[in-house]
Amino acid sequence: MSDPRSYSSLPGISSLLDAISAPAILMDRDYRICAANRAYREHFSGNEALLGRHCYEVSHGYQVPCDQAGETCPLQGCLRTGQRQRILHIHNTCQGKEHVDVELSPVRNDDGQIEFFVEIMAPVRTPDTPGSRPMLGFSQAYTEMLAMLGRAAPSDISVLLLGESGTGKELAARHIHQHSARANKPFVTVECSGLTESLFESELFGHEKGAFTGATQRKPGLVEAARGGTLFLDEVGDIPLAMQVKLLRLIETGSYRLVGSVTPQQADFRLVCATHRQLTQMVEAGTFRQDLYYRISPFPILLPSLAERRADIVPLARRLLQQLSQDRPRVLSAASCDWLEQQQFPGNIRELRNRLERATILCDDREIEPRHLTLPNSLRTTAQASHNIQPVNLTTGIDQAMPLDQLEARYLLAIAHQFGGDNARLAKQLGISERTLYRKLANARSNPQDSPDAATADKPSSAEH
Ligand SMILES: Nc1ncnc2c1ncn2[C@@H]1O[C@H](COP(=O)(O)OP(=O)(O)OP(=O)(O)O)[C@@H](O)[C@H]1O
Repeated sequence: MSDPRSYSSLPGISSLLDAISAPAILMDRDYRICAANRAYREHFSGNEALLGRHCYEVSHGYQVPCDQAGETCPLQGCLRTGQRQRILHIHNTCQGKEHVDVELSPVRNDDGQIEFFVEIMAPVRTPDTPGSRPMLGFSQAYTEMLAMLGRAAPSDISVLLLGESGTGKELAARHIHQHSARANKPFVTVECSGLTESLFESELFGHEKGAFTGATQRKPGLVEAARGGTLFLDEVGDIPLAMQVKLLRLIETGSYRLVGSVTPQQADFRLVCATHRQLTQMVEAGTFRQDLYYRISPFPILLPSLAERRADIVPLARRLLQQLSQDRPRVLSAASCDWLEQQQFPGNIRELRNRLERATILCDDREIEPRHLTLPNSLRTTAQASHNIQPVNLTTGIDQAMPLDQLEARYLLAIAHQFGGDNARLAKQLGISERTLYRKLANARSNPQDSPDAATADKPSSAEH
């Protein structure tokens, strides 16, 4: 079977693949496409001829197999292990570049040798719903994160989303919901920061008529509203200790009582939590219950900061601009693209969005220039202060001992600023992994006692969506 084109004439192969509703192809060991079903042709190739072409060329436009182009190749993985492989790739499709969940299974001959592969592809999309806009990103850090969301979504496992403010944790929570078996049921957000103990209970569990002054009728809580769907606890790290025990009981027993009632109710929700805080350190410090931490964190997913996915900044900025200036389309000049790619964006996508919104107001013409994006010096000083960037002077005040963790936090924030977001280079020079650096930086930014100015840090409004 040296000529892959001949496979098309093998009776039944194409109609066999047509039995699979998702896009699917048959490939040989030489990466050549031997057959493709109708769904694949419709979604991936349009009218282009396919048979005999290499999968890496059709899917990625590469001249060499994926593993030689810096990506993981499922075919190689399958040959190496003899096992089915699943991976998230970015493919060229009729709609442009798309994330595609690829599953590749070996097809063996009578001697048990792998001769062919069946590749089934599921494009990963985040629907544009009133509550959320589609997520965008093609960088490696983002793709790895999306792959983890895709793994977790179909199961009912509790997911903990970690990452700096504005990295898209709420959108990620919605993505999980939309790709779960509960997608047709409600997605309910509980904004945990700032809730008092009594409010927390009545918001979450609801109350009976007459439970307290003003409770003129029975009010169902958010747990009931989420019945069958997903309960998203945003800023779970902000729940005070006294309330953590109530949440723990709800998660452990799956039951709760309305305020003013003795009758237990059965809850039915999938739990997704998010926080920008370092929960493990809070557990060590005794401000977050360890038992609750283990309950909410069986599947933690770290969302990369914008500085860790610089390749996404310009595509994201273009998408955000489309959303922001629908009536009067704006474009980014080449200089603006360069400028954006060099920025830190401690407030991540939210900050990028704010900058662009401001630029659309300042720009009278069609093209946005860097001058529309930069902040005046006076504002920049405030913005910098609000992100805890403190000058570090290690030689003065030596008679006053500073706790080492505070010293480290201050040093990291200052040095990270000097490195302009190049965390890979900084981590290398500090002799730690990039991930450790990212964690330490996130902690330094979120830990108020490390910085006297932290109290001025903006808590962005949730009304931004
Ligand atoms: N991948 C993405 N593609 C496009 N827009 C995004 C993406 N991720 C986030 N956004 C946008 O960025 C803004 C912040 O996102 P989101 O509120 O989900 O962040 P967050 O991490 O939950 O922030 P916080 O911790 O402050 O609550 C929103 O306007 C959201 O629509």
